Amino acid sequence: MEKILIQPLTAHAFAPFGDVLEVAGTPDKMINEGLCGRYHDRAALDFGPDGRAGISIFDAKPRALPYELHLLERHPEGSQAFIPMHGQAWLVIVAPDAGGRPGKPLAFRATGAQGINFHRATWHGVLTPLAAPGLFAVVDRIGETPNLEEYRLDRPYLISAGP
Ligand SMILES: NC(=O)N[C@@H](O)C(=O)O
Ligand code: NI
Repeated sequence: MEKILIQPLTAHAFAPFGDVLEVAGTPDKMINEGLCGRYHDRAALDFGPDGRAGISIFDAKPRALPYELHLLERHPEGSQAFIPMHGQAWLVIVAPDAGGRPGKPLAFRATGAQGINFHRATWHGVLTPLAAPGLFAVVDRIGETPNLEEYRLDRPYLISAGP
């Protein structure tokens, strides 16, 4: 099985796939009588012409490392944001598009203080906590038309923390 090494999640490395939601640098504005820094409008949300924004709560089973990656998916009609509600490190897997199927994946370790927003149609692994409770707020498209394309890999990858 080909091994994919997990790398730290950074806004720069994740930029081709989406946005990282984190406190970084100075706040865009100070609010609440100077007691709160607002990091304003940090994600490119997109729900398509016939969808709307929804917030759901996911309670996902933690996965162990090394993690066998068999499935990638994408949402052609909108973005999808995962915001941890547990303060633990978790795994984010993405892949470039290669002619309508996922290319070689990348794996990132997110801290419990980092959320992400997949841009529309970004190939990604499903929500992957690494510790319990796997609780996340999820902001994505609510609509009547299908918004999930899955791709089962012929050969799984092994997502690993080390060589
Ligand atoms: N299917 C669903 O709601 N969740 C997936 O999109 C996922 O990325 O976990
Ligand atoms: Ni998804």
